[in-house]
Amino acid sequence: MSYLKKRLRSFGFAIAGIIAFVRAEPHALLHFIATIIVVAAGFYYHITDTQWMILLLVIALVWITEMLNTVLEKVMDHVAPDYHPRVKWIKDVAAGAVLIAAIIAIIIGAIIFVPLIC
Ligand SMILES: Nc1ncnc2c1ncn2[C@@H]1O[C@H](COP(=O)(O)OP(=O)(O)OP(=O)(O)O)[C@@H](O)[C@H]1O
Repeated sequence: MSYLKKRLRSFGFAIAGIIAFVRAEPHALLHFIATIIVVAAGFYYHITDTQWMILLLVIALVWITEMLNTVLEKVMDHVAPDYHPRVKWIKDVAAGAVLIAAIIAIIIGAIIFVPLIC
């Protein structure tokens, strides 16, 4: 298989992974809806290029942390389905990463949009 074909195949797997995540995880649908609303608000209020860059970065941050957290949960449930304090630590820290991303996203969203709305 040529290099280009291999890369295209990997790209297809990655897209399938995103679709699988959105389909299987109820909170992914919430992220999806929130992303649509925030992007629509960005167009509506004509935010600046810099604001777009920060907004897109923070959207990516939330999606990436949420996806990695979900992957980690699935891995742990697969390899260690029974209760274990170490599993608790791993899952709690991963959930903490999502929380940090969500708090930062809310703060940045407020900094960008509150002055435009008020
Ligand atoms: N096998 C386990 N051993 C120890 N603690 C666990 C275990 N599974 C879950 N927990 C605890 O329960 C919390 C929630 O875990 P869970 O896997 O249900 O995540 P969740 O955030 O509720 O995921 P989702 O909503 O995506 O199902 C973890 O943060 C951890 O504190």
